[in-house]
Amino acid sequence: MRQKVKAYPSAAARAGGQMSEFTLDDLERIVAERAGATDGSSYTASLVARGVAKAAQKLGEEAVETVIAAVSGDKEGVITESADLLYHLLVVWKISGVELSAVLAELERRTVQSGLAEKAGRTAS
Ligand SMILES: N=c1c2ncn([C@@H]3O[C@H](COP(=O)(O)OP(=O)(O)OP(=O)(O)O)[C@@H](O)[C@H]3O)c2ncn1[C@@H]1O[C@H](COP(=O)(O)O)[C@@H](O)[C@H]1O
Repeated sequence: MRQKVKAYPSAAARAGGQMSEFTLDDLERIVAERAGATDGSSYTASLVARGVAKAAQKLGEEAVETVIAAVSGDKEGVITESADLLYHLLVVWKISGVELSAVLAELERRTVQSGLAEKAGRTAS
């Protein structure tokens, strides 16, 4: 979990209804670039070097921290823990050879029906 720096405005306040131009494509590119760093300056490279089990463990921890923040009604925490969660998810994808475009294609494929319709079809078969 990242330390929260109280001198700065909260993530929710910083967002302030404005759209960020930063995308998951940008983060995927950064993770790919940093994964190969060999000078000891990159957390991403150190996580990739420790392998998928460690990266997946970190992903699980960040998921639990996001859940705790949500259940606690901590909006600031949901934002910061979700950022940790998405970053670690992209590191797991990188190690696993999965690209954001493949996940988006799967999400797009699912837009043809509602989640409830998909669930009903699954339980009927
Ligand atoms: N978005 C992130 C990001 N979110 C979280 N983290 C790091 O994830 C780590 C998780 O911290 P924890 O306290 O949970 O774990 P820890 O005890 O420090 O580490 P472990 O020994 O458990 O692995 C911290 O070091 C955070 O800084 C991130 N590290 C990197 N990025 C992005 O990746 C870019 C490249 O970073 P480097 O690879 O470090 O250059 C950065 O500029 C950011 O854009």
